[in-house]
Amino acid sequence: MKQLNISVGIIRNTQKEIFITQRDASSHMAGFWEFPGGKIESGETPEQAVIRELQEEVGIEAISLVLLDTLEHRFPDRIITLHFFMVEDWKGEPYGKEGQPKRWIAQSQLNEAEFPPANEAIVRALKNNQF
Ligand SMILES: Nc1nc2c([nH]c(=O)n2[C@@H]2O[C@H](COP(=O)(O)OP(=O)(O)OP(=O)(O)O)[C@@H](O)[C@H]2O)c(=O)[nH]1
Ligand SMILES: [Mg+2]
Repeated sequence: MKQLNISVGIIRNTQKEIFITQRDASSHMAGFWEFPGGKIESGETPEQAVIRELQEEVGIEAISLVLLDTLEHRFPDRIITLHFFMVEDWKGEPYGKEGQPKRWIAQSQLNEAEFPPANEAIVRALKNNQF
């Protein structure tokens, strides 16, 4: 069974909108929307990983990161541990650096059905203004 450790960034602006991107057609959870991020490499802390991933995937330099939650999810073929970081201060303007579709969405409009199942609890908490 594959065991993956993932760090993702919930990029939120002052209008309480969140930047999300769409997963590539060829990837795991293809077509779902996600918080940008990816696998923690060996020797990295979760925070170092999310800083690197946000640079690689959406072209920003994250300045302040707050760990909101760490969740484990069991897929039929893999177990993933997800670290969710709130990012409210960064340099640059996020974009789909790898060509992936992206959008800003009001936090209150988030829909857990658009995200992979592992995101359900955090998306619901965000939608209900718990963060
Ligand atoms: N980035 C991201 N991945 C998520 C989220 N929710 C979720 O279940 N995942 C899962 O976590 C894993 C993240 O891997 P990734 O494909 O982003 O990893 P990566 O950026 O290092 O990509 P690479 O392996 O293609 O270089 C995938 O299995 C993905 O389906 C999310 O909100 N954001
Ligand atoms: Mg990724």
